[in-house]
Amino acid sequence: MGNGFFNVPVAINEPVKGYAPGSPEREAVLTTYKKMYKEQVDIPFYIGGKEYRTGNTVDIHPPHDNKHCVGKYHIAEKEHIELAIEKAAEARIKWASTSWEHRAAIFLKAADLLAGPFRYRMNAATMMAQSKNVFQAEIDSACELIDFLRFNVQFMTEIYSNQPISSPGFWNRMEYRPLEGFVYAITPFNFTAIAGNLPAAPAMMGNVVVWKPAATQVYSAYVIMELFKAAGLPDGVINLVTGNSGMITDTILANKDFAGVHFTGSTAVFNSFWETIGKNINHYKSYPRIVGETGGKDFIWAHPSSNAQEVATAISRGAFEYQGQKCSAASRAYIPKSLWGDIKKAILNDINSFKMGSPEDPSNFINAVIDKKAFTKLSGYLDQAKKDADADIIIGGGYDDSKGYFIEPTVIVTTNPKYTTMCTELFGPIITLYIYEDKDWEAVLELVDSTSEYALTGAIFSGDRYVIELATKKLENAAGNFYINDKPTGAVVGQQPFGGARASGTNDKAGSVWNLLRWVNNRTIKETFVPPTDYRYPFLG
Ligand SMILES: NC(=O)c1ccc[n+]([C@@H]2O[C@H](COP(=O)([O-])OP(=O)(O)OC[C@H]3O[C@@H](n4cnc5c(N)ncnc54)[C@H](O)[C@@H]3O)[C@@H](O)[C@H]2O)c1
Ligand SMILES: N[C@@H](CCC=O)C(=O)O
Repeated sequence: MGNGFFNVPVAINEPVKGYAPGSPEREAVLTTYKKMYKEQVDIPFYIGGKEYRTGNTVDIHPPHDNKHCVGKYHIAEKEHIELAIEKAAEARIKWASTSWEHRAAIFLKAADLLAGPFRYRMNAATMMAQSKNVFQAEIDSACELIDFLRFNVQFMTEIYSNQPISSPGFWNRMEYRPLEGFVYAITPFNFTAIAGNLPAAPAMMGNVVVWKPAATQVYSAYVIMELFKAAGLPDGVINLVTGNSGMITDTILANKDFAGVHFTGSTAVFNSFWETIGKNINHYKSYPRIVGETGGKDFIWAHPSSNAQEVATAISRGAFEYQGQKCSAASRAYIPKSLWGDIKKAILNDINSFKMGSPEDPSNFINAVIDKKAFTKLSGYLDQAKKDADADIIIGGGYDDSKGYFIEPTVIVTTNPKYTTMCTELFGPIITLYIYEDKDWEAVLELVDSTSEYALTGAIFSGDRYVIELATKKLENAAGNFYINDKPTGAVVGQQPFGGARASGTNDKAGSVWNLLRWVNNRTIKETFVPPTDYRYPFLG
């Protein structure tokens, strides 16, 4: 550290821009989007700060216009992954001993660049290649990523300033060393902010990183890499590799210097990582940190005392924003019979007013699902629900991939609380409702708790404080992010630290001190000022 105990700028959440018709931000983002739509970007991967292009490429298609191509990215070979690990190790020599305030300054600069000159490019990339409407892109790829960067810098200093006490004659110090090796960051398609945070958080704490983004998020990953470079991140601290996930992961997890994985994605993939790490355990220099935020089957439970319109709005936003492709999206709901008429009317009203199409038209609330695989999976569940006697599709159910991967926002009502779409994570714009007899509300809480293997987010609605307290206790382990009278999505960094337990992950809460603590390996230092010179206890004379 330099000569001073420095305070960092106090983190505040980045204000969300409105993108109202005629506003300068709307004009700016749409102009950028249209320009990028016509370009053919040639995205390299980055090792040791150098751009690599193998010529073995994958075309990038907007999900809402799947025959249109906006560029390509290059597939890395095994030798590139080995090189990335080598370059990370080289970069570690200087980076791990760089003073924290200089590491912090880089990420604070990245936050300011994203709040300013990178904002519209990042949002447009996310709108175009991940099919997010402008509001969803703004809260994710601009605001949440900025918040991750600024708040994590603040949390970093809170960690560093946490020091042990010292008795007279000694000075005890706690040093928060980076891990001895490199961190593997592996990121999902659905949040640009998560893609940026997973490599940035360990890097901020002095670690070096090999980062593999999801194939369907490579476009905005490329903009993130450009952002970090513009902020002055030294070469080799974060190495971005693209290509075959199995090969990349196997190569990385087999390396003796692998020191930790920072994962967000599906439960099955995370479990496979854990198994491989277990099998390789004798091979590593240290015990790797395993941090993974995974799937969800998030719920809304409404008590007869709740407000029907509030519940309906939570369903309309919580289940359908970003086509239900949020790990936090409401995908099962439990509704009391007495409120069902009013709730149904309000949801049908909302969904009938949704417009679906390209994000280029900001009035489209619903855009496309991410790719053919998701489209096929979701349309399969819809076809099945049309046949099943215990499921009734009350709105939606249609799909069409002639232009883009469009799935209609769908509400299934089931008479079977364990119906497949009440239990399985679908990750699309489909919610299943179970209508219960009002008198059974307490028993239904047991159902909520036991129906799914996940425990990510959940929301309860009630106007009765005793009921709220009881439900909060009964559902103690059912959600890592628990909402009272609100939708279960839209956690804000610094306000609702995010992560779930059970099959939803290690619950290390992205964008918090608890997460950053996983990327340091503490050393306790005791310094004695006047060391003893005689071994005898005082009473031994
Ligand atoms: N809990 C959270 O905070 C959170 C946040 C966002 C997304 N998610 C979850 O992520 C999932 C959706 O994202 P996704 O579709 O990108 O997830 P995914 O599991 O398919 O992919 C995540 C990452 O793992 C890689 N991957 C996929 N298969 C692999 C394999 N066999 N070996 C090695 N790597 C592999 C992908 O390329 C990607 O980089 C959902 O389950 C969602 O709930 C969770
Ligand atoms: N943190 C986000 C979800 C991230 C997962 O996809 C939310 O709270 O809605």
